[in-house]
Amino acid sequence: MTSSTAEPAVSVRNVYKAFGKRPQEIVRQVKEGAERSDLTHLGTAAVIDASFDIPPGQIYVVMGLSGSGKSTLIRTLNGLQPPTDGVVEIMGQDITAASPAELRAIRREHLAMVFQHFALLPHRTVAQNAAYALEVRGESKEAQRQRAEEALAMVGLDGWGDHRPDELSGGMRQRVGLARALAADTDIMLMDEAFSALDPLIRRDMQTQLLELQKDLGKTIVFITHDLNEAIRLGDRIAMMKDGRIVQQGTAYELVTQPADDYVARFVEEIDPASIPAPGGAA
Ligand SMILES: Nc1ncnc2c1ncn2[C@@H]1O[C@H](COP(=O)(O)OP(=O)(O)OP(=O)(O)O)[C@@H](O)[C@H]1O
Repeated sequence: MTSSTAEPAVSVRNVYKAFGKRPQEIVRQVKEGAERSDLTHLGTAAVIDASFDIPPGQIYVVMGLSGSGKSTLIRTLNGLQPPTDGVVEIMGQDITAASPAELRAIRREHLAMVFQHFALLPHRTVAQNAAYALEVRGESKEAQRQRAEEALAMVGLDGWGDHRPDELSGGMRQRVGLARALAADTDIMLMDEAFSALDPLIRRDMQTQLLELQKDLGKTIVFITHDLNEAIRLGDRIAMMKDGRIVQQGTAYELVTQPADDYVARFVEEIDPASIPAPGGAA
């Protein structure tokens, strides 16, 4: 486990993201105490005052119901949707102040994304899909092939490199999505509902595989889910979102034993604290 005193891999400071014609005005009014529900005539306050640091090597899970702001929050981390207000730092670099060229470089070097619906290119082989980030970087065909094969082996898909995505099951396609992120060899992986489209047993296998890989690779992972059991299984820390706000963040044990409010308490009421690793204790 990486020391929590290390410089954060991801640092999010008072981030707001609003949609609509006048996003700045929405943020201004929210800061003055307006309720999100009173501002719908102006647009949507999708993320409100999010702050957290993720030390290198940790899995940080963002969880919450549909519409709570999870996807918007993760998109502020890779600059796909820049925050309306606040600062995001990736490996110490402020992406909110970066030029488009700097942002592209930060993304290329540090960030890989795994999506719910795989986002594979159908006319390319599995190996070409896995190597996509390396192709974009202009690496040699040989380097692409080698890294793709290594990454496919890591996710249990050795020998599948020459197949097309439509010859694979859903679980296998998601492994290709994961291999593509691993081949990119970035410090940080952003995973948006990455396992949510999979059948329960395959989903559990993927969680196990991710935890196994994580032991060796020590990536920093931001993992979005609406599934509490997945959050508990994967997260070193969990942020619970509601209506755009992070209402609590902590270890699974903290959320279950010391819920910050009734909302979190209701969310976690089915979970037996004895089933969760206590801080410093065994699983
Ligand atoms: N591009 C957009 N334009 C306008 N409103 C948006 C946009 N993207 C998201 N929203 C709104 O922001 C709020 C948060 O959406 P977001 O997709 O981040 O939530 P979520 O927790 O990821 O939900 P889900 O699990 O359904 O994906 C919602 O009210 C949504 O309608």
